[in-house]
Amino acid sequence: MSETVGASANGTYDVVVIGAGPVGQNVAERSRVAGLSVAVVERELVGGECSYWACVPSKALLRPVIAIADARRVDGAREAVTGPIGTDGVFGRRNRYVTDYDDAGQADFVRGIGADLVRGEGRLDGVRRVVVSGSDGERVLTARRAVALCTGSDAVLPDLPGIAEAKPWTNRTATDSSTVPARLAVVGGGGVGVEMATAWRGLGSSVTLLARHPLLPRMEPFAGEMLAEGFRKAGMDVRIGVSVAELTRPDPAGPVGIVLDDGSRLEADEILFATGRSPRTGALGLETVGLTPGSWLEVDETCAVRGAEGHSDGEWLYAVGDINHHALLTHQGKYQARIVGDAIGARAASRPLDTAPWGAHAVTADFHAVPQVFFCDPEAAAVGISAAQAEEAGFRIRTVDVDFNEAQGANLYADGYRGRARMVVDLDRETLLGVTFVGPGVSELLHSATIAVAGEVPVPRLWHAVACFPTISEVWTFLLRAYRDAAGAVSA
Ligand SMILES: Cc1cc2nc3c(=O)[nH]c(=O)nc-3n(C[C@H](O)[C@H](O)[C@H](O)COP(=O)(O)OP(=O)(O)OC[C@H]3O[C@@H](n4cnc5c(N)ncnc54)[C@H](O)[C@@H]3O)c2cc1C
Ligand SMILES: NC(=O)c1ccc[n+]([C@@H]2O[C@H](COP(=O)([O-])OP(=O)(O)OC[C@H]3O[C@@H](n4cnc5c(N)ncnc54)[C@H](O)[C@@H]3O)[C@@H](O)[C@H]2O)c1
Repeated sequence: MSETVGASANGTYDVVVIGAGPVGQNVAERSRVAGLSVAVVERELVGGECSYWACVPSKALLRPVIAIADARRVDGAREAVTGPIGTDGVFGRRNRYVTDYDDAGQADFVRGIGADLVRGEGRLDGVRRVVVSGSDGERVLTARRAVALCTGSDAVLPDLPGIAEAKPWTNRTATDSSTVPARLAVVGGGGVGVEMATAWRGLGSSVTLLARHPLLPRMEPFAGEMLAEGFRKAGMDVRIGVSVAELTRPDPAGPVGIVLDDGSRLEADEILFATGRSPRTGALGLETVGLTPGSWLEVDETCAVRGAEGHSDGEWLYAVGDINHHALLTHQGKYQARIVGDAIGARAASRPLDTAPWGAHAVTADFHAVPQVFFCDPEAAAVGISAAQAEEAGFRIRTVDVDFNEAQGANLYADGYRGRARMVVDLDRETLLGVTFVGPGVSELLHSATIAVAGEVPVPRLWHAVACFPTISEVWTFLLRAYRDAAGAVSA
C-alpha cells in the first residue's frame, strides 16, 4: 500500500519526515509554515503509537475508572455508584478515541497542511536521501534541506525463559484489548505499569503488580509510595523488589505460570510487560550516514543528530521525539518538533538561530521543565527535577513538603481528601527547580508549576499569584507558607 498524495515530480522535497506520529506531524507542520515543501513517510497508521496504542487509548480507558473513584469520594454521589463498571461502554469510548484504528482523519490533516503523505517504510540511504519501501516497490526521496527522523519507540521485553510461549501483553495489547482477563499480572512500575494496572483493575481484573524498584522511580519517592497505598486499597496485590525469573504457558489458551526470583510462583490469565522502550532505529539506514543502528540518537540543542555525516555542509539530519531519548512524552516531542521545524526554516532562509538557553531554537525545557502526569488513583504530577536530582546536580536547595488534606478546595473536591506536594527551591536564585503533586485531581494543577519552573518565577512573586478559593490550587499557598516558615526558622 504505497500512497503518495500530490507527489513532487522527481521525489525532491525541502524536508522529508520519517514517521507520522504526533512528533513527525508537528515537524511537517512547522516546516510548511516556514514555506518549505515536505514529504511525510509513514509505514503504519498516521498518528503513531500515541494515537492508537499509548496516550489516547490508555487515557480513554482510565478516565471512567477515575470518574467512578472520584464519585465514591463524595457523600451523596457515592450512593449513586451502585453497579459494576460498564466495560462495553468503556471499550466503545476507547474505540471512538482511536477512531476505530482508522487514520483517515490524521492523514487528511497531513494533506491539509500541504505535505505529501508517502505510505511505506522509510530508511536513510546516505546524506539527504531516503528510500521508501511500499507494497508497489521502492522509491527515492531527496531532501534539499533536512531529514527528520521521528520514528518513536517500541516496547522492550526482557530475555526470560518462556517469554515467547507466554505471549505477553505489551502496551499495544494493554490498550487495544476488549476482553477483561480475570487475573492480570503487570511487570514494571513505570508509567505504563502503574496506569495499565489502574485501568485493568478498574475494569474488573484481579491485578498483581510486580516491580523491581519502588513505583515511579524517577519521581519524588512519596509519589510511588502513595500510589502503592492507593493501589492496595483498590484491591491490587502490589509486590515491590521482585523480578520475574521464568514463565510457562503450555496451553496457549490457558493461564501463564510466573516464577519470581525469590522462588515464589503465581498464575495469571495474562501478563503485561511494561518494562521500558527501545528506539525504532534498527532498520533506519543509520549506518549509511556514519551512525549506529539500534541506538538512541544523540542530538544538539536544535535536535540535529550529533556525528551524522554531511553536517559540515550544514545540519540536515534531525532526531525528534522518543528516538532522541530526552523525554519519552508526546507533549515534549511536539515541543521539540515545533523548534525543529522553525530551526529548519531559519537555516533554509539563512537566518541566524537563537540557540541560547530558552532561545527560540533550543529545546531547553527538555532539561529543566519536563511536565508529566500519571493518571492513576491518586494522580501523580511533577515538573522539573526532584530534590535528589537537584542535590546531585550541586544546587543549594530547600525542599518544602506539605500535606494539603486541609485545603478547603481539596476537601470540597473529595471528602477525606489526601494529597501531598513538594517544592524544590534553588536558594541562590529563589526560583523553583521542581514541583510534585500527588492526590485526586492534581493533573490540571501541573501547568501552574510548569509556568513557575520554566518561567523561573521568583518565590516572592509567586505570593502574588493568588489561588482561587476554594480550589485544589490552594496547595500553592500551603507550599509558600511552609517555605516562608522554614526560611524564618533557619534565620531565627
Ligand atoms: C501506554 C503508553 C501510554 C503513554 N501515555 C502518555 C501520555 O499520557 N502522555 C504522554 O505525553 N506520553 C505518553 N506516552 C508516550 C508517548 O506515547 C510517546 O512519547 C509518543 O508516542 C512519541 O511520539 P513519536 O511521534 O516520537 O513516536 P510514535 O508515536 O511512536 O510515532 C512514530 C511513527 O513512526 C512510524 N515509523 C516508525 N518507523 C518508520 C519507518 N521506518 N518508516 C515510516 N514510518 C515509521 C510509526 O509507524 C509511527 O507511526 C505513553 C506511552 C505508552 C506506551
Ligand atoms: N502518562 C504518561 O505521561 C505516560 C504513561 C505511560 C508511559 N509514559 C512514557 O512511556 C515510556 C515508557 O513507559 P514504561 O513504563 O514502559 O517504561 P519506564 O522506563 O517508565 O518503566 C519501566 C520500568 O520497568 C522496570 N523494569 C525494566 N526491566 C524489568 C524487568 N526485567 N523486570 C521488572 N521490571 C523491569 C524498570 O525498572 C522501570 O521501572 C516512559 O518514558 C513514560 O514516561 C508516559
